[in-house]
Amino acid sequence: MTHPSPISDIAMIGLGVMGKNLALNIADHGYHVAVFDVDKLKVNAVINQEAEERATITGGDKTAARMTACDSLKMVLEKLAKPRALVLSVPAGAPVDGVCQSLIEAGIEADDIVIDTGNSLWTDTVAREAQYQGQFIFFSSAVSGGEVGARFGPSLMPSGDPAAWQHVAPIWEAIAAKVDANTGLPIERFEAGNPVLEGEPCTAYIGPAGAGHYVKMVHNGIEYADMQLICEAYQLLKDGLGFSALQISEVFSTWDKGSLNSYLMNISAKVLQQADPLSDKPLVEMILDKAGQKGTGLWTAVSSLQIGCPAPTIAEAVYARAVSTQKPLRQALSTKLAGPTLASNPDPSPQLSEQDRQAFIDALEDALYCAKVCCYAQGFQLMAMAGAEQHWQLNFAEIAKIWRAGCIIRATFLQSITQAYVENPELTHLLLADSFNQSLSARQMQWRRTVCAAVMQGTPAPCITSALAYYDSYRCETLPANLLQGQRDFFGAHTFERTDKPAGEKYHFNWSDKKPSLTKV
Ligand SMILES: NC(=O)C1=CN([C@@H]2O[C@H](COP(=O)(O)OP(=O)(O)OC[C@H]3O[C@@H](n4cnc5c(N)ncnc54)[C@H](OP(=O)(O)O)[C@@H]3O)[C@@H](O)[C@H]2O)C=CC1
Ligand SMILES: O=C(CO)[C@H](O)[C@H](O)COP(=O)(O)O
Repeated sequence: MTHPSPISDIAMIGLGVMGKNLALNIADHGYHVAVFDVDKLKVNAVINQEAEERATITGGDKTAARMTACDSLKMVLEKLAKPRALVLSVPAGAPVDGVCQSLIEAGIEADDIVIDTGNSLWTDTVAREAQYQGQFIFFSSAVSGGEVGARFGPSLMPSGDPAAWQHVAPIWEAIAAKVDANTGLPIERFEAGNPVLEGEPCTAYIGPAGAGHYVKMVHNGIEYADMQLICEAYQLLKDGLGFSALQISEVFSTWDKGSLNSYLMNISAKVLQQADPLSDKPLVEMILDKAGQKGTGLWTAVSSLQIGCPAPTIAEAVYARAVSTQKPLRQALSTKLAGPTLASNPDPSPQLSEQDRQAFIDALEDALYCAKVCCYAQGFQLMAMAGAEQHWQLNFAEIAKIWRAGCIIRATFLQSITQAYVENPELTHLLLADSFNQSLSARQMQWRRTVCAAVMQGTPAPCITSALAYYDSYRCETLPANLLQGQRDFFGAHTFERTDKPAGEKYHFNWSDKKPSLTKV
């Protein structure tokens, strides 16, 4: 005799990398999950995995399973407690609207909640909340953490209707990554059926519709820059010191124990350690140097340009991926464009003493730290400017807190950012926090040494270099924009303000007239 499946607490629609693992994570916390995917094999796979894991935990109790397989969205709706909560984990863009439309056709009700966890464009989320009003509540919760994070504790960035958040919050707080409240360090346990229950959850209500996806977008922009910075360090060590992948892995592992400790540094060391199963070489050397992207870094760079918030390190990281994809052009130009090593110094590495090599590594460590602080400063300033424009009232201490564990950019360093915003919630720029401006001031000469070395050895380091230009731009009380304003006024009568007159008072100079004159406009 078969038992009728129980009423589910929540549904997961889309059982790919993220959806499957989020569903298993939710079930581990005692909730019953109805699962659906257009691909029935994925439904069966997650149902079987959950049943097996639950049976192992309960000593073979086959009735303990906490998932119900659904073969249609109508069945999903029938299996859910009301008001229904449905999580979408489908590719961003048209599939989100496709599922929403199908849910309307299947009979979703006005007080049901649809939670989009994909990397949707934040303006789409704002539009969707309005579009589906009256048919269901469109809520969003961006997720970071990849496959393992989704399974054992991601960072979750919910936004939208506050009443919907009240409904979703207990589940979200349960499944989110946890940090030790005193140290800010992640509490991690990667065991099915034995989730982390203690500690502060890495989730917090971010704000109205779109705010969570904007914050996640910036998270990914920072992620792009952080990854590119590590890649630049890899190339500098490889080309500058002639280090092998294993030697670089050791350097990264050492750095991971210090102020550069982060998930991305940790996994980079592991990637570099891996041998290729098909050859004797390190796997990293067999991976084609063409980077993919799905758009969130690009959106961050575009938003920074639209808002007028300088985020050059993030933009350079997007460009670096673009240059990487132009492999045929790089192949052609690699034999045509001269570099410093071709002229006078064919292989600088053997000439360096052990002491010089260590000095190079130490300078690079400081350079990476400084550039990393700058890319976070860019991301936080961008969120501040967008938040002000959209009236979101973002809480930056909370945002830094929920990035301390679970997400891809998790790093010890985020505790210092949290502290900076806890001490001064009105902080307008991260570099105004003394802890950061002092540590950058102390290390900036090392940063310059690295940039000089990169330039002189002809190794591209666009993020490390652009971050230094960013730092130096903010160090300048006076920039050459006075000349730029003169140029604009010369060719287009675009006017300028004067240093000795009140702000907002505009002047034009008749540069080309026979009798040049200054007029107040
Ligand atoms: N992978 C990651 O590390 C992260 C991803 N994200 C975001 O989360 C979302 C999901 O990502 P990910 O899990 O990697 O993607 P996947 O492609 O692995 O999974 C998406 C799943 O949704 C299914 N699907 C597509 N359309 C429908 C539909 N109409 N109804 C039901 N199921 C559907 C797909 O089936 P099929 O393959 O058969 O089309 C697939 O199984 C994306 O927006 C992504 O950007 C966010 C954070 C991290
Ligand atoms: O959101 C994420 C992590 O936070 C995803 O891993 C994201 O898809 C990575 O982006 P891209 O594919 O553009 O590198």
